[in-house]
Amino acid sequence: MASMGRFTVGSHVWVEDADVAWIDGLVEEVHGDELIINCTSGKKVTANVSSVYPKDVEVKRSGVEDMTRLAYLHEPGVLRNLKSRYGMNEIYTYTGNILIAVNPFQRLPHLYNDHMMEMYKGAEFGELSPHPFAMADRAYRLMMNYGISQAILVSGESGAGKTESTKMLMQYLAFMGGKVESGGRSVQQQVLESNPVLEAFGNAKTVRNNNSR
Ligand SMILES: Nc1ncnc2c1ncn2[C@@H]1O[C@H](COP(=O)(O)OP(=O)(O)OP(=O)(O)O)[C@@H](O)[C@H]1O
Repeated sequence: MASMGRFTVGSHVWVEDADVAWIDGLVEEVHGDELIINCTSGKKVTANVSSVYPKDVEVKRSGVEDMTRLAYLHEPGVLRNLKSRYGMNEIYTYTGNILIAVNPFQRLPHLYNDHMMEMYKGAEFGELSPHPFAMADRAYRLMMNYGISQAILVSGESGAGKTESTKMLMQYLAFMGGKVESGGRSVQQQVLESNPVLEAFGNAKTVRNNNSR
């Protein structure tokens, strides 16, 4: 929560906006807990300090791969970072050991091919770009090295990309563990083929996804 006295004339800030969620600007006047902000969009707004957050002006235009490195881990800071990365087709971003995926709404096959799986295999977590394969690799290694069951929680609203992300995780796990042939088909093939069957058990159409479950 923003507090009084945190902003002075000339502070770089984010202010809540009904149309675009957050806009940035400079504090022009301070009147108690009311601020007059000159926004970069040209708009001038009066806002209460409770809806204003400090803006980090040092952050790179391309954003950061791990948001724990942001000076401010508040909503406008996080959204700005995800938006900058999304603009460069970087749909994955870490916050520590959590992976955030932003739905690209387009096929990005180069991200999920065998070459990519080979690259993530055994790579140090955080060494390569954020990716579901890195999450799966970590879980797989922890399971193998310490013999402890692992769980990966995939959450998000309808249409966010949970099913797609789960498929990537399964694809990688099958790649790592599915070398043994059984009945002519590899374990990898069988695991991946089970997905449509699982989908068929609870498929419904939602406002945001016509293939929801
Ligand atoms: N990584 C991705 N690459 C390409 N397309 C994607 C990706 N993630 C999501 N999509 C697209 O978004 C659509 C919805 O994603 P998905 O079915 O995974 O959502 P969900 O979170 O499982 O939704 P629900 O909770 O409604 O089942 C997909 O059918 C696909 O077109």
